Amino acid sequence: MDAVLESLGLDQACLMEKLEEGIQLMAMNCYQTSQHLHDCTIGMPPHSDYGCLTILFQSCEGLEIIDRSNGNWKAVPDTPESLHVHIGDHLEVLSNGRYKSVVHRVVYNSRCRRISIASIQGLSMDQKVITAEELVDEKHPTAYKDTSFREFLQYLLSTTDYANGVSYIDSLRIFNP
Ligand SMILES: O=C(O)CCC(=O)C(=O)O
Ligand SMILES: [Fe+2]
Repeated sequence: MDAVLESLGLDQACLMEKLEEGIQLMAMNCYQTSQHLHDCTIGMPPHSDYGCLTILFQSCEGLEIIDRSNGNWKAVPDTPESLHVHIGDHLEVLSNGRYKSVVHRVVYNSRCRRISIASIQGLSMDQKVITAEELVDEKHPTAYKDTSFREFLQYLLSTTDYANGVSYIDSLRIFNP
């Protein structure tokens, strides 16, 4: 996280403090294998993760990320004993879009039962994530509404689109002329 903030030229000691007091969500997912499933059956629909960073372990291949340059899905290779780190929606808001949250999905792996463990680091329930004012100027007006974890949960309860692959970050975009 320090490296990301440094790359943005931000001294966000107070963000680091808020993160330390924030929420860590652990999601453990198990994707059974079956002869009725094939390698392009969707196990988890496309989404980006709420939070600053996600640290993810996968037991075998199945995770795919979207290549923003052409819209194609790319498999994340199964590299033994490695963890994947994803940028989440918080960092896209904070960085005013300099960093983009990673849109990902999971497809079934017909060769093995797949287990993944995702740890999502975010701010506490009512702590607002706000675009850093250092990254806002005439050429780069604020491009996202601020948000909190509670607002994200309210969004989840109010929509069925999330399960169909609609990203929460899209609901935060401000369309500047
Ligand atoms: O199973 C995976 O590899 C991804 C899980 C995931 O995206 C999530 O829990 O948010
Ligand atoms: Fe995810």
